[in-house]
Amino acid sequence: MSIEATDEVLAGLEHWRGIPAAHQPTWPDIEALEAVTSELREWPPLVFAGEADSLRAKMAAAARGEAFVLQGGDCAETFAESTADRIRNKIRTILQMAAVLTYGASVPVVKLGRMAGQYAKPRSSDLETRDGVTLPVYRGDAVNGHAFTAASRTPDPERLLRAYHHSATTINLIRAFTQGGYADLRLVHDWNRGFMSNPAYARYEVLAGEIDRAMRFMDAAGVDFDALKTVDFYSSHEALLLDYEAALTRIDSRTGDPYNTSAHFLWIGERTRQADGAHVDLLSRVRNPIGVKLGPTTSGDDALALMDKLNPEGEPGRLTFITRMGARKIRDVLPGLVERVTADGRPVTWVCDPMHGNTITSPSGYKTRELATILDEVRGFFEVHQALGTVPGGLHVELTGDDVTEVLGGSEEVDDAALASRYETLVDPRLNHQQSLEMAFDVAEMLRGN
Ligand SMILES: O=C[C@H](O)[C@H](O)COP(=O)(O)O
Ligand SMILES: C=C(OP(=O)(O)O)C(=O)O
Ligand SMILES: [Mn+2]
Repeated sequence: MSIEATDEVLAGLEHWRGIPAAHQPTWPDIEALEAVTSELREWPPLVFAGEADSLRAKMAAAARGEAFVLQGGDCAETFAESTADRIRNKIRTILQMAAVLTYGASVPVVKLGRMAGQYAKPRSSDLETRDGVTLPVYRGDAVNGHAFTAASRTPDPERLLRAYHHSATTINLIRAFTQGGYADLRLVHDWNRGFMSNPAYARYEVLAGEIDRAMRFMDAAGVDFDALKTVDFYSSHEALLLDYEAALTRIDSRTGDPYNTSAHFLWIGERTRQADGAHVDLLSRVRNPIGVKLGPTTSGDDALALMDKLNPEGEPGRLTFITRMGARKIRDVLPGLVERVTADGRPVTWVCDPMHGNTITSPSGYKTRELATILDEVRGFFEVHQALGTVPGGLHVELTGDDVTEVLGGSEEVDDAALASRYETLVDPRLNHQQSLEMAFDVAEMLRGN
């Protein structure tokens, strides 16, 4: 039997249209946009409501300290790079990190890709000027092209259809890799052994040796590794383009409740988190687990207003606060926020994004971040939660599985001169494969209280 949504629920899903929405593209042809969204409404969901429900339960476990969330992927996915190799490398990196963190945390790691839909970006400025020529800024492949020409930078709603297709092929490959044997723990462990064979990482030898012994113990004790071959791997992106997100919002026939079927987990960005804003309104009406980015200016009242809107009943796992304070501020700003939220009593899952508060311009002019500063914010996150007796529930990272040079530092040091050699991101700098694994070893030590 299929349960239909009530008229009130259906009307509610249109409510955001009456509220000004920040960071939406100026589409030149509204009729073309409407034609695209009507088409999208007819296309199949990319994820299923039941999967979003199981992720919600896992996010709830992370809030209680019974799991740890690892959310990672590009700042902005691109159509050109949604290739099998790039996707596989990202999945492999996240699985490698997860294996190390599982050992460090002694709890399951909830794996969430910033993948299969991360195609739209909020930007600081609407315009970009190069050599005296001013054009609209690049807003992600779902909106316009990165090439600096008027034609490419004009928002084109047909790109929403391409974003859907690239999301579908990406999630298809994610499902194939994570259900088809590629996630075999023995294989993942061997990849990490390869990483450790580089003398640059000698300082992680003790931890790596322990993991190795744990694997041999499991083997000797008769653990069925074949049964561990498949892992749950969820998709997520910033719910920014409301026309797209609304078109992928569907009624779950099991319950009559709306779900956003463009991804398992959606988050609201720092720039669009106004409690009375259109983004919060639309996401308040779907049942998926939801995140909100909280920057250093977030007040306790802001956080409580978001809880009132997005999780009034205090359902476990429904709401994640992804803090991105900056390494210099986190120890000052986070405690007050955590105390206010904790005093309220409704649960939230606390996740640390150590990327977005630590962006700098290098002397040679690249938008970059330093690995040491990123790790310092994660350390601050753990310190604050440990001091307050609350739970550091996870990590949110911009990373790639490739050997790019976008973030400074690491044991195989990337310096300012090296940034030019493989700086490929179109928006924010990502940890490369080695830096990501180094972070995992470092955070595993933090999780164990070292
Ligand atoms: O990913 C986050 C933001 O979209 C990004 O940092 C904005 O970058 P900008 O300040 O270059 O516009
Ligand atoms: C836009 C992003 O972050 P924030 O909203 O925290 O600035 C992002 O995660 O890429
Ligand atoms: Mn970013």
